[in-house]
Amino acid sequence: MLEIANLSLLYGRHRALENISVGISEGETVVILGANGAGKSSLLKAIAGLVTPEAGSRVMLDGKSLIGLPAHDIPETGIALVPEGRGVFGDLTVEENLMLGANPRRARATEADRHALIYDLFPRLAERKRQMVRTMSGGEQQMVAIGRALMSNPKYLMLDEPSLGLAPIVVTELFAALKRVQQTGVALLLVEQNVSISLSISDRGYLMEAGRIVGADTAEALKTDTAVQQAFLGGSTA
Ligand SMILES: Nc1ncnc2c1ncn2[C@@H]1O[C@H](COP(=O)(O)OP(=O)(O)OP(=O)(O)O)[C@@H](O)[C@H]1O
Repeated sequence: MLEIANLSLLYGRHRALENISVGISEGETVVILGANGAGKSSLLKAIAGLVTPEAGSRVMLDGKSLIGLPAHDIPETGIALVPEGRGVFGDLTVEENLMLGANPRRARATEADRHALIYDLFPRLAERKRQMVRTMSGGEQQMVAIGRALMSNPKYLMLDEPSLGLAPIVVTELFAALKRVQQTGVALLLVEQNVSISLSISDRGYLMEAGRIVGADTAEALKTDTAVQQAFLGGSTA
């Protein structure tokens, strides 16, 4: 279980996160919904060790604290992040990008298996192993980013707005691929502005506003929640 408790974060004098408590069990899919600037990316960055939370904050994985671990040690614990904007290397091929995600201490023995699994999850990548990533579509690049994160054999995969900038049909395809990732037993912690599709693959969700958690419920309940409707879906029941 990944447990975040009383997590607070300051950027200078700006309080980006205040007393956040969020939990995610093995194999579960949880979405964090919130408007621009609510603090969603900051939450994922704090879990990934990319920013340092305030004293008293807790990030625990199976009872062990992750606070203070450098970002490069986090993948070894079983947590991987697909950052906003993907962070892929355009001048490298699909295969080379995947290799950069391999974590020697976590997955060396199974590197070939990981490649096989990822190409199985994303057949589009299998057809393009030697293609330069910058020549690929946005959706394909997102798949490379997810594949690279999966190379470290994570138990928890965090994704920061994977649908950003993608055409609706590509978003549908990407979420179908995420469903296949779920079926391999990986827990997903998803940050999204695309409310309908992210709730459709989630078990539960949290609502964030101005650095705080302002609501939490099952995905089923959130689909018809009036606050969610008003904040994200323009009041309609899309
Ligand atoms: N490095 C930084 N230095 C100072 N302020 C920052 C920094 N990163 C983020 N912030 C501020 O912290 C707040 C939360 O930002 P964050 O990116 O976590 O929000 P978000 O919900 O992910 O928004 P978005 O969807 O726009 O990425 C915002 O007010 C943002 O301007």
